[in-house]
Amino acid sequence: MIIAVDGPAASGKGTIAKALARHYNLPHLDTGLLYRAVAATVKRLDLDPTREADAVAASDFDELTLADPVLRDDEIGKLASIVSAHPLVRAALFQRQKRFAHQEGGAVLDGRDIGTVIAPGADAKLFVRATPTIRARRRHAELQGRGATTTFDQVLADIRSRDQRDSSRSTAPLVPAIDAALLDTSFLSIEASVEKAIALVEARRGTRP
Ligand SMILES: Nc1ncnc2c1ncn2[C@@H]1O[C@H](COP(=O)(O)OP(=O)(O)OP(=O)(O)O)[C@@H](O)[C@H]1O
Ligand SMILES: Nc1ccn([C@@H]2O[C@H](COP(=O)(O)O)[C@@H](O)[C@H]2O)c(=O)n1
Repeated sequence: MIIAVDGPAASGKGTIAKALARHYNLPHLDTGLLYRAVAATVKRLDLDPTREADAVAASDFDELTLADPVLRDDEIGKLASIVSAHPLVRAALFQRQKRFAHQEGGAVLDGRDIGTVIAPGADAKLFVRATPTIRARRRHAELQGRGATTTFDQVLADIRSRDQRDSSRSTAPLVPAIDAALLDTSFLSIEASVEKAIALVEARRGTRP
């Protein structure tokens, strides 16, 4: 079974995708990490994230980069949303994600374009969302827990600009797949969100031949 989980920054899609992977005993891929690895490589090599050729060169990143905690930094998230708008960067990462999705037994992937581009034939598709303020509150608490000094207003501004950039790019924009089930986590606890996600996956599975 392939499960596609998409949604904007800090909507809770990663938390839900990991829980679904545990529940169904499937491998999980956080595809945002791939774009973050490109971004971190651009930064490390002092390349220009707005130049497609520079970002493509960084798409051939060292695999060890994926385990670097720096990928979780806010600045890298911002850079990731710049490099991910280049069509050739998306093309460079496409096969890897496609292969992961279509491995024997299936997989859970979370990102922005899983249900629309990477696995349009997924057995279940969820589009997770929450209001920008609630997402910023959650991300701000997470960053504070890691010792970051970013203010709530900075986090909210970053979330709004990432939403805008991710939704308006010409290639693989952040939009719900036409057959995705919408899951708004704004007023749900993590446990309630996961419970709802499992129920939605079960309902989608049940409707497939
Ligand atoms: N329903 C919820 N209630 C409260 N906090 C939540 C909920 N879901 C997720 N969180 C918290 O919000 C933060 C963001 O969640 P998560 O990392 O799953 O989002 P994401 O959409 O994968 O983010 P990103 O796009 O940046 O990878 C985390 O600290 C997580 O623990
Ligand atoms: N399938 C994807 C996943 C991510 N992106 C871009 O990467 C940025 C960081 O992603 P996180 O999920 O780790 O926040 C994100 O803002 C997107 O620009 C993407 O384009 N497609």
